[in-house]
Amino acid sequence: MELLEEHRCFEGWQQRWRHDSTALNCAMTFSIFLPPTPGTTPPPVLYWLSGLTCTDENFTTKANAQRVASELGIVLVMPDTSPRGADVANDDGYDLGQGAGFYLNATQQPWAAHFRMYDYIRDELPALIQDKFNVSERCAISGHSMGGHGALMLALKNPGKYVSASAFAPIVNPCRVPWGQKAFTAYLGEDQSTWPQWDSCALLHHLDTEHATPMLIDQGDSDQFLADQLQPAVFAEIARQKDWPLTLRIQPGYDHSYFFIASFIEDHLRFHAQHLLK
Ligand SMILES: CC(=O)Oc1ccc2c(C)cc(=O)oc2c1
Repeated sequence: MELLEEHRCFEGWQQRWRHDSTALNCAMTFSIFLPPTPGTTPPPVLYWLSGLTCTDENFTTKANAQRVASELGIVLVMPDTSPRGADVANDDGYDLGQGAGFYLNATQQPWAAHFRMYDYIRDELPALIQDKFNVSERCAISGHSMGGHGALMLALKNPGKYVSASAFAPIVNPCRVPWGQKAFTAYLGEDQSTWPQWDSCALLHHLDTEHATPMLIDQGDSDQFLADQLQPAVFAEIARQKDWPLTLRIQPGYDHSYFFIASFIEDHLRFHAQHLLK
């Protein structure tokens, strides 16, 4: 593992690392914020999954999450959004290939050799973080847009792994919207019977509410992608029918940008802290 950057930040450390990923079969970078640790208790971790076109650096530099993470004593881990490199398959579109991994395991060529973001985020990266940093096993997950899909989907597929999950403007029903249909056709193939296992609405529909993961979603009502790609109300209606612990907040005037994320990230960190610091 190679340290690429390190900065003092709100009495903690902001670092950027490169490592060789077995799951993705390529070198990967991730960013991590390490809060000050005054006591002996290792801090819990919040995984942040970014959206289309992003790297580990967008959230790090634009969301302004470190001040509150420092106050609360939460480690932030920001992975990249896909495998990368000259040997890794790509596409000319911003919504497929490098920068658009959709947090699933691809089964189709030419993607299957590297595009296993689900295994990377669920297993490989947490094992690495546990091994190399002083952190507790308690973790939560959050993300934006494609990363919101990743955060909700990972939490729903792994009950008990994440103590809480949250999302900004998530793609909740990728099987039914253009971004998801394009990506799932490429990564998973034309046979749509394999798609619902990666779709938060489909997953939630079949889950038992008894051991439900608490969830928070924020959605701007001036988001240009709301009607065609996001539709969080579809997810909220399934949650309502099942009495699933979801809060969906519609934020007037906010769009899809990091200005929206920066405006509400403090609420998300405090929401996760309620569950992480129990
Ligand atoms: C830095 C930034 O603005 O990130 C950003 C912009 C647009 C999008 C879109 C359209 C989709 C998505 O999944 O993420 C995303 C992230």
